[in-house]
Amino acid sequence: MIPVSDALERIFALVRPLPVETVPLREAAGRVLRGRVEARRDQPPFDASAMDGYAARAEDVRPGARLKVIGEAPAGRAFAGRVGPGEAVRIFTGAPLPEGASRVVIQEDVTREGDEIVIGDNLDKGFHIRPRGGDFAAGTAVEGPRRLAAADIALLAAMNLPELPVTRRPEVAIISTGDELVMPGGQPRPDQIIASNAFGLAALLEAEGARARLLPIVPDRAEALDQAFRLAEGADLIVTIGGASVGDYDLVGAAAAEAGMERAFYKVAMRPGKPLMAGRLGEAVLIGLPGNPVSSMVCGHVFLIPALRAILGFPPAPAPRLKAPLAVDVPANGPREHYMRARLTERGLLPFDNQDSSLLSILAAADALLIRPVADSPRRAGEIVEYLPLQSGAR
Ligand SMILES: Nc1nc2c(c(=O)[nH]1)N[C@H]1C(S)=C(S)[C@@H](COP(=O)(O)OP(=O)(O)OC[C@H]3O[C@@H](n4cnc5c(N)ncnc54)[C@H](O)[C@@H]3O)O[C@H]1N2
Ligand code: MOO
Repeated sequence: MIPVSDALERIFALVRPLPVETVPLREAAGRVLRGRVEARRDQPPFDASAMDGYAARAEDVRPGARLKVIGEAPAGRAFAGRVGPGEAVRIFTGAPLPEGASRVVIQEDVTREGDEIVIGDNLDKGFHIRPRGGDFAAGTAVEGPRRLAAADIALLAAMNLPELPVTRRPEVAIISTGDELVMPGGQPRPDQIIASNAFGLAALLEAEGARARLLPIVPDRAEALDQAFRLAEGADLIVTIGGASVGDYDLVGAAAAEAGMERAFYKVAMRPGKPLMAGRLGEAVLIGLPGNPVSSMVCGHVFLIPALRAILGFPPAPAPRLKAPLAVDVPANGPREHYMRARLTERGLLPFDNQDSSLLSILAAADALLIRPVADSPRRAGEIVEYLPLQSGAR
């Protein structure tokens, strides 16, 4: 058994970031920007009015002043002339400030009389001009690696960048193993169960930007596994589920070795998730997860997501941990790092009493994995501990 941190390092050593491809802006949301892109123009590209009103020379704007309206500047149609002394231009939000003007008076502060305006007594102090380049200047860079959120897409669109360099989407092949498994919606015999892990893992990985391919369930026979590895060809990451432990039908390690995998490690000092293994199989990283449903999902959070992020081009890093107080006393921990399903309550992290690694109902009710370090001493309520946040349907 090796520590979780060692296992993660060895997985990172197997990873090669995927190449970059160019995609249209409309398809770039959620993708990982790579390299550096630069704004093609200033934004705003001119000094712009921030309000509907009148543009004039600042020195002419005094309570009671009477100015002659010499033209109009709607957004998208600049006023061609120049604003001289005693003059104003009717202007609208987003329009270029006419030459000569240095202030915009909002229309609420003037009285219009034919082709003249009279400035009111209670003038607001604002000049209401957005300076050219005030948002960003031409050449302003956005640097990857960066996962493109909606706000990034809006910014890059404003920078006039119709295409973006992003990491090619990682392909993940997920192989469920076990004679006892039947796909959801299938007809399980009384001695069978529904294959759930691949679906949870696919959801986890796809939320992080992968494309997951669920291969047909593999029965507990070496030839069948070998065939599955061949079906997985082309994937950047191959994830097997189950058959990782020491039972007579736990064949994944041997079959992967037979298929040519160089194993980087087997067995990690963690709970749940001990019989984890990893290696390289051809062009792919192969990670073999334990079959227990919660073990496979916890390994998904602790190993698969960080591995996927490294494949996407982010610097290798463990899943970010947060800190919170314990809501209750907890006993000493044993020789494996324990990831305990917990709820984040007002008093702090409250681990569930039953931590059996088969209980998906408790995983779905949890919004955190409380992390107990190897050989940690007993901890009292109120002590600060680390946890991994989980997505919870309740929020
Ligand atoms: N004698 C020992 N027995 C076990 C040990 C051990 O050290 N010595 N380790 C235990 C631990 S810890 C774990 S974790 C499991 C891991 O076992 P496997 O990876 O070999 O998984 P399976 O035996 O194939 O399955 C375990 C359990 O999970 C169910 N399963 C499997 N795949 C799926 C799936 N895709 N969807 C839903 N459920 C799945 C399977 O039916 C079993 O109930 O080994 C312990 N045993
Ligand atoms: O390592 Mo197992 O996942 O504890 O149940």
